[in-house]
Amino acid sequence: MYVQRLELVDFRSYERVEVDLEPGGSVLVGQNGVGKTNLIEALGYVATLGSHRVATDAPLVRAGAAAAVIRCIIVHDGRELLVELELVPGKANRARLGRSPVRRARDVLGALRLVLFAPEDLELVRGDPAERRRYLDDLLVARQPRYAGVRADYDRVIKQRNALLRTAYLARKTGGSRGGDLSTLDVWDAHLARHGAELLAGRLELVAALTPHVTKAYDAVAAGKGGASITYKATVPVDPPDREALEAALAAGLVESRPSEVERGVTLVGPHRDDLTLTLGDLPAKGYASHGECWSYALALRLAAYDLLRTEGIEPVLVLDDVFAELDTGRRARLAELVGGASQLLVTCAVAEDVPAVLRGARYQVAEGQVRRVE
Ligand SMILES: Nc1ncnc2c1ncn2[C@@H]1O[C@H](COP(=O)(O)OP(=O)(O)OP(=O)(O)O)[C@@H](O)[C@H]1O
Repeated sequence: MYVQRLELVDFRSYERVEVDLEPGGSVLVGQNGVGKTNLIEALGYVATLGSHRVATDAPLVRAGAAAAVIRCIIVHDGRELLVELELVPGKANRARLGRSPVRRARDVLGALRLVLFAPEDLELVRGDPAERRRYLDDLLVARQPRYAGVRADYDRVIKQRNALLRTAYLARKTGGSRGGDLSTLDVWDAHLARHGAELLAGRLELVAALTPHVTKAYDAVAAGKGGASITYKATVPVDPPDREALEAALAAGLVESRPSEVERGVTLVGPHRDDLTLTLGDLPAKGYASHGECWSYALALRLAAYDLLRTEGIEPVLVLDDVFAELDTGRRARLAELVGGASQLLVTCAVAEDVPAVLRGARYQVAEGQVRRVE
């Protein structure tokens, strides 16, 4: 799979830009702040319907414009597929796949399989559990796009259940002893257990498949100073990890936590509260690992995702944003060895010579709102 063409209209700093890309290695070179990351952020958006840098769409639309458009042509097994997304902050995205509009933007997920590593990924190791849940869920969708629907269903249930608990909480606060109407909570518990079990089963299966790839990738990135391992940390017992058992465990967990949930006005049980524990040797990476170790761990998580997809027959596009400047010569060479076989590798950098020569296929110069092929 590779991206053959990317067109942006009013996306970030670009009023209009068109870039023709090729399979194999490409380097996007330009000074700081010229818009290199903006280009790959657009590709990441097509793959995940989210930005790796911001949580809302507003900053993605060029200042002063009302909407942004991302259009790209993806080549997969020799066939071209056009994907178009229109981002209007505050409204649902509009999307087209091929020549036809699709009902929901999430129907485009799966069209572009992409693994992106960027400096922001340090947060995968040092940041909140939400960062790691997103990592898992994006990978779940890249492996099996039907999980986009599972995740959307679960998010909807959590939103509605939280709204119900919150309203009751506020009613109790303002109305003395009366607790608000919680008569439909049992129904929402059943929905949560059902959709939550499906998401949880998917994540557990993913973590089991991913773990050896993380250990291997960390060993490779950190030159033998290995010992990286990941474990899924859930709010309910997850053994056995099959859907029926997980649904029962979630249902039991909700019964047990009902008093605290009503007390606090929020849903405390379910995969939206889970985490992925990252360990290095016997210690958790978060709070213990050095800056360099965190960085290697974050890179290893992305490389493991890439490796897993490839072993399962999916050839994702690999994007490395500003990576090589951080590495010494030995590490650059090792990373080049790991990623050299990518069907398409896009690397951004300020200095082209920082990128090992074996990865420098085509070179694009990014400057003054335009992208020009120079080699
Ligand atoms: N919504 C927006 N409207 C207009 N300009 C924007 C918008 N969002 C970001 N920019 C501009 O885009 C530029 C940043 O682009 P980008 O992050 O792609 O830089 P970069 O080339 O990757 O830089 P570096 O090498 O420093 O990482 C900044 O100058 C910023 O002001």
